[in-house]
Amino acid sequence: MTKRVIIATKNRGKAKEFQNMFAPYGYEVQTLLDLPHIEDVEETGTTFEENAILKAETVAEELDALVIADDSGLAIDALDGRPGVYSARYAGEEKSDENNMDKVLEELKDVPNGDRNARFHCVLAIAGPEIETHTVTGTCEGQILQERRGTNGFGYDPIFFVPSLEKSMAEMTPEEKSSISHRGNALEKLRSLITDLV
Ligand SMILES: O=P(O)(O)OP(=O)(O)OP(=O)(O)OC[C@H]1O[C@@H](n2cnc3c(O)ncnc32)[C@H](O)[C@@H]1O
Ligand SMILES: [Mg+2]
Repeated sequence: MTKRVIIATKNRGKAKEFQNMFAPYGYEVQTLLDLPHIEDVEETGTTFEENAILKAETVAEELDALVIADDSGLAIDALDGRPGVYSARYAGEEKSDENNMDKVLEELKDVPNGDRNARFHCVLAIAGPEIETHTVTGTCEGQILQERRGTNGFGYDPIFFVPSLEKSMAEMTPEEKSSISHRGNALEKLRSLITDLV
């Protein structure tokens, strides 16, 4: 029997990563892209944790099922932690990855290489009818490049350089990315939690 896990996301890039990360464990991943009758949850929280809980609990209640949600984003030191929780909409409501990257590159155009440190954050929340809501977090340290590199991944991946692999996230295979990413990191922690919970 195939095991199934529901992820409360409408982001295609995230959905693909979760599919890849759960496949080796025999899980089929369902997302809100497969459940179009579920409306987008408004992200009214001011932290990744609040928003992850909000998305997981709202959808878990609607579906009466165990649900995982991901709230994530990029924090850039030279921009005092921006775009942070507003990463998806940094350049406007249309959530354009290209416009978001252009905005960051423009804001950092006079910032030298040594001062371009940044990190991705990911909070995963798990909620469901028979459990107390739990969260786990993951981060990934890197630097913002001067220009895009690579075409894999999504979001800010082309401008995020990871020193340990000497690649931008968009130059990594899905396996490489999840071995070092904020999301891969957080999911590792969630995996041991799930064994205890269900
Ligand atoms: O809320 P859902 O439906 O999951 O989709 P979303 O895209 O709105 O997701 P978030 O609210 O968590 O915003 C996260 C944004 O941060 C960026 N981001 C998160 N993880 C990333 C990653 O692994 N690589 C590149 N950018 C990432 C990207 O711009 C995302 O749109
Ligand atoms: Mg969102």
